[in-house]
Amino acid sequence: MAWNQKFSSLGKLEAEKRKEMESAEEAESRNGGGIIQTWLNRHHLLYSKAIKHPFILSIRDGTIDISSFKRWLGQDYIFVREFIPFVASVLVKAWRESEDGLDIEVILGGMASLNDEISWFKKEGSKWDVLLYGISPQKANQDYCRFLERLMGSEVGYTVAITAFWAIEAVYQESFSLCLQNGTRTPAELMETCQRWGNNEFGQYCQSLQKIVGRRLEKASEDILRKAEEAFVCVLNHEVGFWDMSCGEL
Ligand SMILES: Cc1ncc(CN)c(N)n1
Repeated sequence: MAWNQKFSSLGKLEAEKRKEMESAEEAESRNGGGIIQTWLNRHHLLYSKAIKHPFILSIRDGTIDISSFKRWLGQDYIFVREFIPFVASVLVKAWRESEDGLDIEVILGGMASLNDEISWFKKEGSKWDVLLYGISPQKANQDYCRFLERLMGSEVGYTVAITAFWAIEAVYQESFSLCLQNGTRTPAELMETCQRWGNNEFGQYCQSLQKIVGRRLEKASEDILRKAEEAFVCVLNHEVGFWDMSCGEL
């Protein structure tokens, strides 16, 4: 092999290696410097229980019991109404504690889409004959809403609150996007529901939230890291409880 050929193939190898390293670094920073990845590894069983719950899998394979879907719809409307003040409290915490103005923009975008979400629930409620007013929150929903209320307290800092916020959104995004994959048998009349949280734009928004969380975790003390991880695990447990409740398991 000619000297200059050898040199150029070595250069190529070097460039490929650098490219690989860069994309690994990129992936890591997308995951928040590895802390989130560590949590995902540590709690992967619970995480996949929340993402691949039988409720979601039954939408995906077309065997969903419509009474479970209707129960979910009514209960989730109640949840989202409680979720709005929680997101507002995260926004206030970002305003007080974050130096990064982009955080506010991302959270504000999320609030704006919640306005849309409420209108969607009303439309969907009338499509499925689900009366959204006058239904009582079931136990799992009450517990979840109480958890949100605790997170709204002034003693809970921004890092812990935004971690919970990201996890709540990410579980829905990952779950519903499973129902949109090729080869699934999601019923046509449930496609809009799955699109709402499973679409790419919502995915990008969850990525933005994850980046914020990653940045905050990298700078957090041991105590905050522990509390944020606790909040992450609590969200996963509440999400599993919420799906169970939707399936009629009280
Ligand atoms: C229970 C629950 N978790 C998450 C989401 C998504 N905002 C929701 N609507 N409901």
